[in-house]
Amino acid sequence: MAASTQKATNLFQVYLRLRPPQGGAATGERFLTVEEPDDDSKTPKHITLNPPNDRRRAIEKFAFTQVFEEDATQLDVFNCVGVANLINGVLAPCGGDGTDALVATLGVTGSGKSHTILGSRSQRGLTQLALDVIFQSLGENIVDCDTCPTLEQSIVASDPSEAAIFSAPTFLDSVFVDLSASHRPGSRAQTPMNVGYPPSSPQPRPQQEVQHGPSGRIPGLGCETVRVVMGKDSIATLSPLATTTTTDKSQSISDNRRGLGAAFVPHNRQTGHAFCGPRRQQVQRAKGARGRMQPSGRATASTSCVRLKSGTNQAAHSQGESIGPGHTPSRRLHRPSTFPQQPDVNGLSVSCDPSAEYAVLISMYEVYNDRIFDLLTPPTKSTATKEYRRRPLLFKPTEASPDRKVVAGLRKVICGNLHQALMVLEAGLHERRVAGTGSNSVSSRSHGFFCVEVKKRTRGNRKHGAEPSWGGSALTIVDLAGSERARDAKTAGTTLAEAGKINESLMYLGQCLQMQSDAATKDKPNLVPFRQCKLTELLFSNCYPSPSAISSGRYRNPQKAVMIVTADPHGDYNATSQILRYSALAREVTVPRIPSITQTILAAAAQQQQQASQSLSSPVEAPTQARPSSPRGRGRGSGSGSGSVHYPPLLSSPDIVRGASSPAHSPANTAGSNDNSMHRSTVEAAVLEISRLTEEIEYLQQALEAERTARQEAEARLLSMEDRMVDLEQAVREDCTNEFERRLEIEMARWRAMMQVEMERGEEHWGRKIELFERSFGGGGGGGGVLLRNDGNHNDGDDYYDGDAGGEEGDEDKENILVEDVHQENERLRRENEALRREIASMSPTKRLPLRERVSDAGAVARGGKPETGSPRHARTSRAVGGGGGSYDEEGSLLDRLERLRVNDAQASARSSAGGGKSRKVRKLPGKRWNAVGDDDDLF
Ligand SMILES: Nc1ncnc2c1ncn2[C@@H]1O[C@H](COP(=O)(O)OP(=O)(O)OP(=O)(O)O)[C@@H](O)[C@H]1O
Repeated sequence: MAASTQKATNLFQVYLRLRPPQGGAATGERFLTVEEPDDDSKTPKHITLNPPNDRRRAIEKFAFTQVFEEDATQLDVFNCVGVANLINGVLAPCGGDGTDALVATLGVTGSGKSHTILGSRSQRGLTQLALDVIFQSLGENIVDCDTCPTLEQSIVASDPSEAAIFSAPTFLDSVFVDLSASHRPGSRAQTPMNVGYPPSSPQPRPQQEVQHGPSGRIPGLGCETVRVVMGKDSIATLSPLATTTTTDKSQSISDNRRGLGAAFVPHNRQTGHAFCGPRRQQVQRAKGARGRMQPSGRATASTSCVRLKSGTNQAAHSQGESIGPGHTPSRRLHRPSTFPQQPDVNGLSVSCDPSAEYAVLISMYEVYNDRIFDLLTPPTKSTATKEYRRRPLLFKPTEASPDRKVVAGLRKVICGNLHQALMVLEAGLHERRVAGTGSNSVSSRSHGFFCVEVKKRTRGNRKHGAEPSWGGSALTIVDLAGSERARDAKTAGTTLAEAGKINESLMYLGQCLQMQSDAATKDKPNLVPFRQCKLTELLFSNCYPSPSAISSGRYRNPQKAVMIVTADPHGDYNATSQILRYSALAREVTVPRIPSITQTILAAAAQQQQQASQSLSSPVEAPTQARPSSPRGRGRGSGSGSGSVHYPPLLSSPDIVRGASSPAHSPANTAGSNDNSMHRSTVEAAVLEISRLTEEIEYLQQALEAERTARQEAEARLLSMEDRMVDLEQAVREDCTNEFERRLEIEMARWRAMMQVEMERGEEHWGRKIELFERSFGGGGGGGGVLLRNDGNHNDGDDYYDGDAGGEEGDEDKENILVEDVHQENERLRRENEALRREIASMSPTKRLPLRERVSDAGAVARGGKPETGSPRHARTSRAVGGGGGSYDEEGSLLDRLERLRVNDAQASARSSAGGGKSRKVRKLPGKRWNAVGDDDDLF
């Protein structure tokens, strides 16, 4: 089991770091021992895992590249892991684009991953140390936006990841509120508390002490205010004094916040750690929104945002990218003014390419519920749900990077010095998801990626004035979320669903790591199934050259990767052993063989019989028994690992039997003592059977427990799927609503246009009608005037035109005039009729023709036709024609006119009755005049 021989073949070098007990006093039993180094290197590489209180479990031995014991410092880890070597590969001092590097931590929740990567109040983590070394090493070769105005533009042009690129001052000004802005010149934030800058990096301008204004800052206390999110939306600003009544619980929550600044530092009672950088928190256990601040010994100006979320908001927040209405409406954070300075890496620098100039770009993202979210891009407010949401990003090959997958659409910040880089890290950490669980009060709920891209181009190689393009490599530092058991972490709801996703992705990661160690030991092809989830894709994709890169000849060095496994030797044995099993470079299992109790009893009985028979035949002591075998033990042992398996000597059970039975057999024993011996052995067998059954029960209980955990994990996965479905449904609904609104808008516009056209048509139609009407009545009136009748008020007695009169009134007057005309005509005709009647009456009634016939005959004669001959009608007509033809003709025309008038009159009365609904002023014909003609009068 040599870890060193596998170094060359592994995709990841795997280190183990043991966490010291919290508060110096261990709570549980220690189950992990570090083996003494067996070679000259003097660095331990092996550990042994002893199952606590369980003799049935295998003793396992694991090999790592190196083991860091509890007393190892951050600097020890930094140096021994070889981060400087990785940086060397990234900077590529000998030319070329360099080699990508990746450092990740893996472990059970609360085992110290974030501590290793991000550090604590007093100690910097690997990220800060790596940044420090990078900026020191680049020295004068670094260019930033101040020294090179075209830098941003040239980087945008050569960046293959469709990124949004910002200069650090622009980005930081958009994220941080600088309370002392009035005191500083220009836009660049410089704070006095940043000490210990490397000589090469620009020193911040000293800044005056911030005045304590109404914002709640108290002189001497060293902190501003704490923004506390209570319930859903409320953001309360607490003064430091108001917070001193906080309970221990909320204290421990705020204490355990980790970060980079150290000015305002709620400090951890147990570890002395403090978290100065604001980090988004979901602390489901926190009922009240309280926080306590303690004055820091060294700091004067810094702030922090403590967000204590209620369960409701947490649930909303944790739906993938949805951030709840009260969440991060504004990203204006307070600038931390100081960062931890220890351990000091001054003087530790690696060489860089002197013929090249470098630019450093920082980006940060997290993998949450198997989706990638940018940590430097603020969430945007959804128009439909009014919630702040973040857009998931894709990990894909882009047009400019067909040979290599990149996270597309990230926000990247060009940093010119260490301070800017730390501030960007601070801003990104604020967005990272954390929550309080039963295992860790500040547990990471996502896998955090911190990416330092070192862009590189040759100096002075400007062909025809064109700038040379940027190449380079990246150092990615990953803080993985920890695996956790729902029972220990006491998670529920969304946090449980998150845990399900975390465990699932870690399971895939475990499979990948297992494959690499299998491949190293068994000469199998190194096929790592890394496409199963986003996490493994991000971690492993760059370990291999892509097929398109090989075919195009654009070969990049595969990345160098380091995995630091963290473990608490006093923590959860099951969870720790599981992680060690798949992450270790090699493993050796020693299976303790427990004989089956039944076999033991049978063997004991057989032995007793043998001894009894031997005692009868020979006084010689019985030989030692054969080693029993256990199918269950064998099955468990052989199935548990890939390392060599050792079978230790038998454990105590047979010895008990042997010890109990051995002194009983001597030739001198009597038959009674034989009986006693048999009786005793039966009792012993019974005792052993009981113990076997007890063990069986224990075993079943454990199996049940395992099943229960598996069920909880499955439920958690289900919940997370449900969350995802809700998300998807929400998105689909949103899309549908938008589409519906869009279409509705179009339909409304069309309808309005049609309506307009119809109205115009209607107006035109009526206009034409009115015109016709006016023309028909207005005659010589001109100008649309209405002919009005002299109503007696006009002395001249003439008709007159009123050019302004119009509308209904005018129409009614016209009608009245018509009716009056008709009436007068009627009168006149009546008179003539009377005269005719009298004339007819003077004639013989027998010769009288009906009036109509006479008229028609007369009409026919007038038209040159012949009236019917032989008929009395004809005779009368002839007589009339012969007698007084002129008057007959006249009478016919009069009757014709009378007929027409009758029809017109009927039409007029029909019109007037049709318009009866409208209150028209219609002058009625005087009834008397019509009544004057009797009904029975034979007019026609
Ligand atoms: N080497 C160490 N020295 C001192 N304290 C440590 C060390 N490792 C971890 N701790 C402390 O243990 C606690 C938990 O550590 P940390 O938050 O880093 O765990 P984690 O593995 O990141 O958990 P999670 O996966 O839930 O995020 C913290 O208070 C941290 O300060």
